[in-house]
Amino acid sequence: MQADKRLIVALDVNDMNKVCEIVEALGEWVAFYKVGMELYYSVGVTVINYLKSMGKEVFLDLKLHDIPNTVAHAAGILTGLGVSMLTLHTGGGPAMMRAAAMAVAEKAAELGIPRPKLIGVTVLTSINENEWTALGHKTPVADQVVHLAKLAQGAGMDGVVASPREAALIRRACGDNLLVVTPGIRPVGANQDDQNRIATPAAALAAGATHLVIGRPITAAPNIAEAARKVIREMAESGLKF
Ligand SMILES: O=C(O)c1cc(=O)[nH]c(=O)n1[C@@H]1O[C@H](COP(=O)(O)O)[C@@H](O)[C@H]1O
Repeated sequence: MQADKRLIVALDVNDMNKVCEIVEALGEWVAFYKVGMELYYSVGVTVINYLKSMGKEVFLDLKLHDIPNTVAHAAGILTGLGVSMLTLHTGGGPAMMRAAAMAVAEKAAELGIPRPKLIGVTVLTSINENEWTALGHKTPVADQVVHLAKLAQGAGMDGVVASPREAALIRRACGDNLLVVTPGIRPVGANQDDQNRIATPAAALAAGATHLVIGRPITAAPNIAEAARKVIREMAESGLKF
């Protein structure tokens, strides 16, 4: 059985024992893991090296957001870790994104390693329309997500993070070459938790997502392996491949 690399399991835990428990339970079914702030700030590069030693791909999600110079240097350093994907906030602006893209390309060339894909976070999937309005925005969330996706594409990002609710709009606006990474995935019957703009795995793929990021519906399930298998079956049955 070959793992479906469109599935990225988010390891939102804070110690290596829990990481090993999840990765061992999922075995060959999952080949791509996301390391976010909680885990990276807890154990650092240890987890990256562990996942690579297990033959897994790593999405390092530290959501860089600062002035261009700072983000470019940070992105260059993270490139040296040999991960497949890195995130930054599109809200940092086009100059920040362009500087990061250049730094990543230069560092990868210098080290002779593949360039990690740079993924721009648009509007967090936890934000609903009420919160969005409270933040002072006048246009609907979806319009802003599409606007940021176009900006990210123009600034050299390989993809964007958005909710599955906006995936189809992004596809229409940005074409087929942009990666559309969607968290906010909730299989039927799963807890919504703190996510607001959500959809099922099949609906996200049908809307044009290239990757599904799923954490708690799998990692907090009573049977982690069974929860993952259910998602993988749903993905396979959707039959769509971007
Ligand atoms: O960048 C992300 O990965 C991200 C962006 C976003 O808008 N929403 C979002 O949930 N995420 C991440 O995706 C994961 C979702 O986890 P669950 O809600 O447990 O499935 C978490 O690790 C979040 O940090």
